[in-house]
Amino acid sequence: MTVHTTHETAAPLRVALIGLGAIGRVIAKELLARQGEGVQLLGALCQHESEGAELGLPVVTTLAALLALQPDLVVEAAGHGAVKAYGPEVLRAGRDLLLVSVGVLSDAALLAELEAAARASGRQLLLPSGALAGLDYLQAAKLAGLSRVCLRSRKPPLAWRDTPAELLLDLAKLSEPVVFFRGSARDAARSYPKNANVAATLALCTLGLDETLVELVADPTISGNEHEIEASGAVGELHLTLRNTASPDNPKTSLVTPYSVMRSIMARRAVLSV
Ligand SMILES: NC(=O)C1=CN([C@@H]2O[C@H](COP(=O)(O)OP(=O)(O)OC[C@H]3O[C@@H](n4cnc5c(N)ncnc54)[C@H](OP(=O)(O)O)[C@@H]3O)[C@@H](O)[C@H]2O)C=CC1
Ligand SMILES: O=C([O-])CC(=O)C(=O)O
Repeated sequence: MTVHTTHETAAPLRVALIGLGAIGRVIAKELLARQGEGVQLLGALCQHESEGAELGLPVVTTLAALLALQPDLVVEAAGHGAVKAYGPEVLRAGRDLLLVSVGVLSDAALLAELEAAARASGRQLLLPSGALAGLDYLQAAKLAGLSRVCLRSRKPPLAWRDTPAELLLDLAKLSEPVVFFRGSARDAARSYPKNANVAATLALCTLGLDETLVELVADPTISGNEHEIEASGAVGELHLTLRNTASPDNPKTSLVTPYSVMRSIMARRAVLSV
């Protein structure tokens, strides 16, 4: 629970965004609507300067220009490539970094580089719950000992277009759900960078990228994105099913994702935060 009463005396949190796609655009609109509530959106790093025009948001096209805006927090919502290109430099420059594209942390060398950069500058690498839920319980359960954690992600065929699933299935002709991937969270996140970030988030909160099990399902009977978590350990069991509405702008992405980022951002200035 985060109660969005902010510390009026604290300086507003200065936020900069990377990416103005399905997720970044919602975050930008929400932040712009909440200026004065302890947060201030400074601008966004995009591939084209014209992208922020409709929002009235300053857009820059280089990381140096984004860092020159002096953000406290940089929020990435642009994909694995952007994290590789900019992530370590953001932390080295002494800014906190919130990653939406969590699956890129399946690259062990990049994760080590980001952690080293955060340690050296005394800043934080932050991960939102994204399209998932239950991570608070699971992190508590991990302290007592977890024995098994599985994620099953179901999405409609449309959401698996332009992914390796197309080599395994005829997506246009599916008439029933098909499990086309079974493996580790690391392999899922690496092979499906726009669809299985949740696998990495769950794994990093629980048994790790190699021990957390993942199934990916193409399901022609659903319209949104569904995630089922099953976990067991010393404190009990968790069975959780999420039936997420898809973003109207990107069928791969659950609509809740940018709001989970908003929750994480607002929590940094909240008086009461859980
Ligand atoms: N943690 C989670 O639960 C979830 C994480 N995700 C992750 O979030 C990412 C974004 O999702 P979504 O917004 O739906 O995707 P979109 O494709 O709608 O938007 C991505 C945006 O980032 C831009 N972009 C790409 N590379 C760069 C770059 N180097 N610098 C600046 N901008 C860049 C793209 O521009 P252009 O189109 O011009 O290339 C596009 O506008 C996904 O790739 C996925 O990795 C998604 C869903 C859930
Ligand atoms: O938004 C979702 O449902 C999950 C997703 O795309 C991801 O984790 O990459």
